[in-house]
Amino acid sequence: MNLTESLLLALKAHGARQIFGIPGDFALPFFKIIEESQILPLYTLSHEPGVGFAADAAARILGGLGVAAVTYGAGALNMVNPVAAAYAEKSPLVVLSGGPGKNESRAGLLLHHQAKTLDSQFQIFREITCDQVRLDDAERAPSDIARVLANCRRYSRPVYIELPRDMVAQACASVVAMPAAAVDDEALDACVEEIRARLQRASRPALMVGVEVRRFGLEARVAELARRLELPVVTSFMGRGLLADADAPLLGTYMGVAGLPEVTELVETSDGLFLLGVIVCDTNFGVSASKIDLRKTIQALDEQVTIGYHSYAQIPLTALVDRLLDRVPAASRSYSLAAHSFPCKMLADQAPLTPTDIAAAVNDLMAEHGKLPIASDIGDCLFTAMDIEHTALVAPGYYATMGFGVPAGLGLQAATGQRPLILVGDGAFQMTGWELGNCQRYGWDPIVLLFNNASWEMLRTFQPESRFNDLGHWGFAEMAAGLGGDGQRVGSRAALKAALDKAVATRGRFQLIELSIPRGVLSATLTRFVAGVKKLNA
Ligand SMILES: Cc1ncc(Cc2csc(CCOP(=O)(O)OP(=O)(O)O)c2C)c(N)n1
Ligand SMILES: [Mg+2]
Repeated sequence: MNLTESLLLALKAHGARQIFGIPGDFALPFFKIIEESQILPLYTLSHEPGVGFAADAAARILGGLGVAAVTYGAGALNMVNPVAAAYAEKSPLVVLSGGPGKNESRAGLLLHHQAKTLDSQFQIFREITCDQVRLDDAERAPSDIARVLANCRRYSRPVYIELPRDMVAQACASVVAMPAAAVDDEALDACVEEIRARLQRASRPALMVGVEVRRFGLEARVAELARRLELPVVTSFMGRGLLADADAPLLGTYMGVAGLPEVTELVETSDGLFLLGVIVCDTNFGVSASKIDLRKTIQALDEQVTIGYHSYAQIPLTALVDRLLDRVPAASRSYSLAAHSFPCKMLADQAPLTPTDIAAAVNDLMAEHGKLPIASDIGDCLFTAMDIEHTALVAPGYYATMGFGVPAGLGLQAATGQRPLILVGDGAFQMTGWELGNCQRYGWDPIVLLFNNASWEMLRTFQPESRFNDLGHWGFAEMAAGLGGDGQRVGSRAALKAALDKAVATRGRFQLIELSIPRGVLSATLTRFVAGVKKLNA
């Protein structure tokens, strides 16, 4: 077996199910082995940001590893933003980069794709990954790979693996996975008992779930725990979509002044707020009407549990949830909450479109045809998603990079085989929407809702006087055919209903529905968000 095959088998054993990539001369040898070994399917896309976002989404939706393979320099450095997004949002993404061979630098010439030194790329990725390795020693490679992949899964953060092109075909032993890190049983018990005591003492306990619950595959167990503890559950903004298919007492998504009043009230008045796998960031908490005193909460994140003024270290979320389930008796009665009623039964008339109409039309579609997993870009399309029924959702809700939506939808369909719904604004579509041109080769057929307000509207809401937010009108619907799909521009609710019915009925080709939204017409959530932020900053 050669080093690349050993690496591919190890990636598969650690949860990778496919590779997204774009080759280059530093990567051709290992792309050849990827393609010929068929250990993992390879999907090539058109631009490295799309490769990174697709691989990230595949990791998020399956809870496995995402793999992005690129060439050295121009390729890898083109992907820094998606890897940074994966780091910030705790997505287990493996970056595989080709690299120069041992003797290439000895010729005394600067190499093409070299930025500063030959090691610069490695140093750049050190900043946005939790572990890194250059596989320049076939003896050491199996243990290096085992360590890096174990850390990728353990910390749910990206890792960087550089393959010098003169190493990829070297003979190499297979990788033996590292054992899971030990957990101090007594500390775990003490932590669990303290959490239970805190929740029992609280008069208004509540559970907020965040991205780590998905990253470690804990949704069903967390739903069971919430039922046993009779805890109302909310998701963080980033955690939207969590527990959508679990039988959980789910109240909604916390968004402070921008969210549902009953959710905001529960979270901000709770005297026993349990944050499980929640990233404590501004998009999750920055819009709190009343500052949540995080010192009075229970926070479990990044293998640390903080209760009041003290912390327990090395308590992995999985161990914590499992021990809580061991200690909390099964529920003697069923516990559920009245489900929130989302907009639905859209009136299919000639009224112009609003984001709330779009959410209602999607809810009607899912009620009739079943839930669709959603990949969303940022912008008002993501705020609109807050009015769509709970369903699996991947979106950069914290790092907030544009360009995620379309590639993420492709990654989602490649990973699950399910047809996704993609929500994307016109500005973000201009960045990576062209990746739809790859659907035909792979049989992907997402339904793409393109929110066209001819504007960087999110920016305009905060700086309306700037004309640079005007994007003009691009004929997105007309472009779809050239990319191998079907496109339609709609401006009324009746046209939207007809377009969605046609899209659902058409398989095998992506369906792009360009939604003409009048200038300044915002989703209910974004309207509340803007008003709330302005009030908080007043
Ligand atoms: C990669 C990157 N570059 C710039 C920006 C900054 C930004 C945040 S929101 C926004 C406008 C988004 O326009 P779009 O039409 O997609 O959506 P909408 O606001 O609903 O009209 C920009 C430019 C970010 N976040 N990421
Ligand atoms: Mg826009």
